[in-house]
Amino acid sequence: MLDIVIDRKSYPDRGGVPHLALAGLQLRAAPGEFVCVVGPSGCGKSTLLNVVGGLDRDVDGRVQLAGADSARDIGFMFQEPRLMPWLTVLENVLLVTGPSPAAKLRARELLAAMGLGDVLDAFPGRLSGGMQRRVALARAFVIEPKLLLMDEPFVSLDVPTANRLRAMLVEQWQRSGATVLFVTHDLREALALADRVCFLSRSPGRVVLELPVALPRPRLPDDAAVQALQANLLAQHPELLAGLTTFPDGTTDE
Ligand SMILES: Nc1ncnc2c1ncn2[C@@H]1O[C@H](COP(=O)(O)OP(=O)(O)OP(=O)(O)O)[C@@H](O)[C@H]1O
Repeated sequence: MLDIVIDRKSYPDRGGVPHLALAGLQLRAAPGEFVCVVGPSGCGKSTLLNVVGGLDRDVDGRVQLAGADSARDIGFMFQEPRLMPWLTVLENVLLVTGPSPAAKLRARELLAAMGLGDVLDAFPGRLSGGMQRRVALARAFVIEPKLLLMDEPFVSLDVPTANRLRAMLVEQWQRSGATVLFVTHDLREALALADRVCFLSRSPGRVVLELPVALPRPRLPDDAAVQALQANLLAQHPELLAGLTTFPDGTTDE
């Protein structure tokens, strides 16, 4: 069980007044649950992931991940793939495990499952943006994380590439049994991926609505069932529209 309680998370401000980014936020996730966190720009989504991942400890609150021994049980994937340009694809993945034979075997299997078996020795600069994200996805799963934190990892990809990556993510997540906390401002992406969607309020962020998503998988953001769920949700909670990407052409109301 992942149990997050953030009473207050503020940043120092140049004018001397602290900026309150998160306040009164409570969020729980069951083992193996896929939770998407949705909210408008600036509501504190990245801040939340940084706190949960232990990258930011300057916070009033607590994060408990039952059964986790250390930060090594937590995998990350960010908006940028963050690959080391001087390391090969395989070396980038092994960076987080060390070069043991077992790790090498697992890295090769993961990269092959992601269609990268032919480019193990290539450098990231030779790969497309979508391929680089696949390397980052393999690197996130290679440690066999108990918790995977994902910060808009498929943003600014074309639709087929993003959908392929989402399918790979779901496949690896189902195999791994990891709990996933996935941040996005794209509501249809959240509805396509999640077991449960948590909506954050505008700054300071806290969870204002939780929605279980019972649609069968595989799902795509353009599926009629996903679009119908989105339309239904927005009809009931029009305030959620503000600041989210909700339209098929990717526009927002901002
Ligand atoms: N290091 C920092 N110092 C000061 N303020 C910060 C810092 N990082 C974030 N903030 C502020 O805290 C608030 C939350 O930021 P955060 O990046 O967590 O939001 P977000 O929901 O992830 O936004 P986006 O969707 O645009 O990525 C914003 O108002 C931001 O300006």
